[in-house]
Amino acid sequence: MTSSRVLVLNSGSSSVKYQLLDMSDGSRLAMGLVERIGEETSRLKHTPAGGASREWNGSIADHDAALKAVAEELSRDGLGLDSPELAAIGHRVVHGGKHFTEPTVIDDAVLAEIERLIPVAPLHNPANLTGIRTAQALRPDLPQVAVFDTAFHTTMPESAARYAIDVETADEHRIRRYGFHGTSHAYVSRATAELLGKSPEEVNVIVLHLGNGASASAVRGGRCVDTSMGLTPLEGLVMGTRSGDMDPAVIFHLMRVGGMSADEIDTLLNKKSGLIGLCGDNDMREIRRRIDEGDESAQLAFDIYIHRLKKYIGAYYAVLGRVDAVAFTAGVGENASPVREAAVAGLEELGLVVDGELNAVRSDEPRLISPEHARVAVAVVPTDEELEIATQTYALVKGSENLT
Ligand SMILES: Nc1ncnc2c1ncn2[C@@H]1O[C@H](COP(=O)(O)OP(=O)(O)O)[C@@H](O)[C@H]1O
Ligand SMILES: CC(=O)OP(=O)(O)O
Ligand SMILES: [Mg+2]
Repeated sequence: MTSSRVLVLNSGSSSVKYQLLDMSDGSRLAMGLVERIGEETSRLKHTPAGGASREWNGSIADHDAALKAVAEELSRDGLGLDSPELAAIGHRVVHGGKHFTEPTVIDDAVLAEIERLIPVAPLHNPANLTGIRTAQALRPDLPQVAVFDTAFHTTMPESAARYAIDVETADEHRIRRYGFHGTSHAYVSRATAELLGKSPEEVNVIVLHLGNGASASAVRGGRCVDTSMGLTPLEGLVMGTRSGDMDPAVIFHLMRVGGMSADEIDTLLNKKSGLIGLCGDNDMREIRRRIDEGDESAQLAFDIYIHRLKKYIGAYYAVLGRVDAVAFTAGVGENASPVREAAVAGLEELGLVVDGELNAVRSDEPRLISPEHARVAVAVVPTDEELEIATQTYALVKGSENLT
């Protein structure tokens, strides 16, 4: 039997998203999500292809338990991890540093490097590691592949990747801008070119990945030339719980005058800032609902979010010189039409216009929301990090099989 299935695990700080795909035809056999891992009540939602979703609420202490629960759900549909049809398991790994520019088969040295990078991705890399180790224990014979969030951004020129700090200090501590969500930026920039009927080499695209974590990228002819996240996923846009850009002196001030420790400030900026810090909610649906009721702090949080987003659109327009498309993606970008409308409002001089009717359409398909003949295409392009990870994983595993 030829094995053509790939299981993809996207382990976040408190969640695991997963998909089982058959790469012979790209079909999805099952997908699901474990949320609120480590909290009192966690939730597992599993959806087999063509079947009804099953939901389970209970305590799931950590990512190890989460993955075992996922394996059990898959077994109930006859899709267990013991299946000989499984060719590989693909893992999203958030921080790959400068070293990993391609998807990589995981061995002990790769695991050690992912572990070494924990200080610069404390919310993500530990969860990724647990996912990998549990998967290895369940199927030690299978290739496990790491697909790095940072890989797509390794093409950034030094002028964009370096901070303007003392070079020796930066080099000693490997301080540079790595960028994240690269799998999504790669997938969406390619899909945007396709939507325009062009090849990726022909187009310049600004991708706005607006999920709970959010980042922008400038993609020239298929290669990333700048992105908004930096050494860690804290820099850049206003996010659900992260501050994004800020004068770094705020940190010294909080230490010296506020008496806060480095760990406390880390938690403040990563988990208690952004939209949740500004108005108490990090879900854009809830923020829009409150704005409709006249809530002023929700309105201010929205305005700050949009102001930052607009600055990045302008900045990346300048970086690229010519822009063919601006693509909105991820939870907020795909669903929140008021965010898309507000982000490009007033940018007509740059050729950026959103058509109200097109913007209001709800769909899972890539689509244009700019009027016909607009100078710059504005698009909504749903991301599919799991499909992209599966595609890269399968190509790597089958490629190396053909060599042997
Ligand atoms: N219908 C919607 N309208 C507005 N915002 C939405 C909608 N659905 C999801 N979102 C936003 O998307 C966010 C989650 O995005 P997602 O890309 O799944 O994030 P992550 O991968 O970081 O968990 C939610 O926090 C919420 O703000
Ligand atoms: C890197 C990052 O911010 O990821 P996420 O949006 O999944 O938190
Ligand atoms: Mg995400």
